Amino acid sequence: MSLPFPLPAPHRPAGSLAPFVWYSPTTSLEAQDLWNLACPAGLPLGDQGRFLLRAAGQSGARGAALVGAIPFDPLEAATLRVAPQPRWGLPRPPAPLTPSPLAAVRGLTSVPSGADYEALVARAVAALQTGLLDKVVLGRVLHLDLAGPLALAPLVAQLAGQNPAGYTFALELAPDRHLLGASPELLVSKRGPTLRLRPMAGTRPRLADPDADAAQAADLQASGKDLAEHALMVDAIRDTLAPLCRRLEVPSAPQVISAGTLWHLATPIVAELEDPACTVLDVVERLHPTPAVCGVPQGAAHDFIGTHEPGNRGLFAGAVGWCDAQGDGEWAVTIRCAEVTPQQVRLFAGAGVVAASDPASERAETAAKFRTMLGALGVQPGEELGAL
Ligand SMILES: C=C(O[C@H]1C=CC=C(C(=O)O)[C@@H]1O)C(=O)O
Repeated sequence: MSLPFPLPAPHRPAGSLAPFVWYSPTTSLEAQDLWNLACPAGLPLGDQGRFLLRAAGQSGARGAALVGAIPFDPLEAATLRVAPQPRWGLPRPPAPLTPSPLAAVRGLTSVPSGADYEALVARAVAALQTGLLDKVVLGRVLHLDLAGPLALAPLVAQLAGQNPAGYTFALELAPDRHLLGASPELLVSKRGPTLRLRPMAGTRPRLADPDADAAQAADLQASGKDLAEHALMVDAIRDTLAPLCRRLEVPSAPQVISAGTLWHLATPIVAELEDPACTVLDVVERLHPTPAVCGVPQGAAHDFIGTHEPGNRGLFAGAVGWCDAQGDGEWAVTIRCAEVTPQQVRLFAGAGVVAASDPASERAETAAKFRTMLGALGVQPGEELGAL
């Protein structure tokens, strides 16, 4: 394989978006230049990471990091790039004070439509009631047709400003195609031997009236349906981590946390890895896809999604993040996100379905989840654009 010489970063106009941007509660990372190095086919994710970091080091990029996105389907190829000169610790960009429409949106289409999504949830509920499945996460994609290209840097600033406790990211997939979003969900972070995770399942929309809003949070915390759905996920993650870890702390009950316009049930997990050679990408490979985006049992849920959801999720409901030369890093679940081209924005939202799910409520939940991105875009769905 021929390796690139370290080249100066290509010139980008002032104010344009860097090809990789990351703002988490603890880390910010920006890469002005990304290398797309070839990796032998068929390597497991962790080995791809080791190979690429070694190749970067051999090319002279000693402080390089890996950044990228992993698709929902673990059998599809990951997008992993070398950031030869990552810039750490930059301040978050100031968010524009009020979200203003960043581009004219000509039309909005949901695939499947809201009605078809309810029918899909009803079909899943029937399968869940037979006991074939315990939980399946069903998604839909919203297509926004644009009158002109979006200004991406202000959009990312808006997302970072509106979601200070979340994971705001932007990754250039091709010159005119970006994956970006503000995920509330930490799949896993690794610093030395310590892993931290904050899986989520269980949702209520937040409300403007403080009393009604507090009642939503209390309702979520007491909801047997949501607590059971959440417990399925935590049990699956505990089972995956246990063989890798010498210490594993899993709280017995979830917390209610605020994520922008939503309340979620979340369980903060801390663990200590047994094997010092294990990298964050090795752990991502074991964990993904968790029941926050797939279901329980994993294989049956994956099959149900593949058979019944129209279209392929691609990078939606995957994982996005970075890994440094020590194998440390942070990966978020790729939700509350969009793929953006100059002509179109595609947004993803999914909801966990269990035997007790109500199709109309799950549809409303996906509509509420779309609002993280729609709010940053300044887009108000309604009569003119069509309802969600
Ligand atoms: C799949 C999504 O959310 C996940 C994360 C938090 C709560 C979820 C839920 O309550 O269903 C989902 O599992 C999404 O935002 O598209």
